[in-house]
Amino acid sequence: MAAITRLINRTTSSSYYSLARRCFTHAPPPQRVDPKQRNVQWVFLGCPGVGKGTYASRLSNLLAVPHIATGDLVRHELSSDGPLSSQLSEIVNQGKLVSDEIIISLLSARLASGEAKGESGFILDGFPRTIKQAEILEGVADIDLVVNLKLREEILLEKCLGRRICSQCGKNFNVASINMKGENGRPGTVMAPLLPPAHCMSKLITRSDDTEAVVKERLRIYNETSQPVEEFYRSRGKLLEFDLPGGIPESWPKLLQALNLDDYEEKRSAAA
Ligand SMILES: Nc1ncnc2c1ncn2[C@@H]1O[C@H](COP(=O)(O)OP(=O)(O)O)[C@@H](O)[C@H]1O
Repeated sequence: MAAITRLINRTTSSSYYSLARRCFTHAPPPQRVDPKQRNVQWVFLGCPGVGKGTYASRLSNLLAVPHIATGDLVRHELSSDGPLSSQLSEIVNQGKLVSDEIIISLLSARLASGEAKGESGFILDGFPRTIKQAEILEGVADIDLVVNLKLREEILLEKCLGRRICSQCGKNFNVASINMKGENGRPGTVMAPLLPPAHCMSKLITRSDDTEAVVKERLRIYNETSQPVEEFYRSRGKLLEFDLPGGIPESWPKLLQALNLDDYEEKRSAAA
């Protein structure tokens, strides 16, 4: 982790690309920690609305590693009234990507504060989203696995429009009730809404970038800019493709199986 934070920090100056290039060509390679001696270093990829946050957060609880979502870092910065706030709000509300420089600076600060608290390993959600981000990450960390979550595009839009957050407890819910018929040999998909408890009901808010026009733009940008990142990891043999079969009750056990974690909790409690 120390090497990651140090190197990512070195890439955040104004001449960031030339520095990044120098890091990777002339500097000694960062010290790599034997994967057996550290926690997992995983990445979650997938279109807006696919459920990266939901599954990355569940796995982070199971594996006791931090779930680091760059979208959350951006929203935190947005709400902080800091110097970047107004610049970021314009970009995010148009569904565009924040610059690699800003996103790496936010991620770097998050990793540094985690490291100071003794965190090791991570599940990254929403990063990398460009080939440049993937190359920078590859220069500083050994990613063990990249999980690519997939859902049909019509469902993604409905899921984004149904997303709600409790303004008090911060938990995420979804009021969309999905019932897509199967077609062309593809099975249908049923996803029940994830409704909030009564005490959150009156405090629900919608993300300002979850409007139909902005979600469509985010999907377009994902296909254009972020999908090549899938190929980046596929060609390195690190990509696990996972088609979500339905809502959380159907998908979670299957995801654990695909990750060879289906008996993880039993093994962990047996070893304790
Ligand atoms: N890795 C990244 N690179 C550039 N911009 C990012 C990145 N991660 C998050 N953002 C910005 O934050 C917004 C929200 O991100 P996120 O919560 O991950 O949304 P989504 O639901 O589209 O997956 C993005 O639309 C983008 O503007």
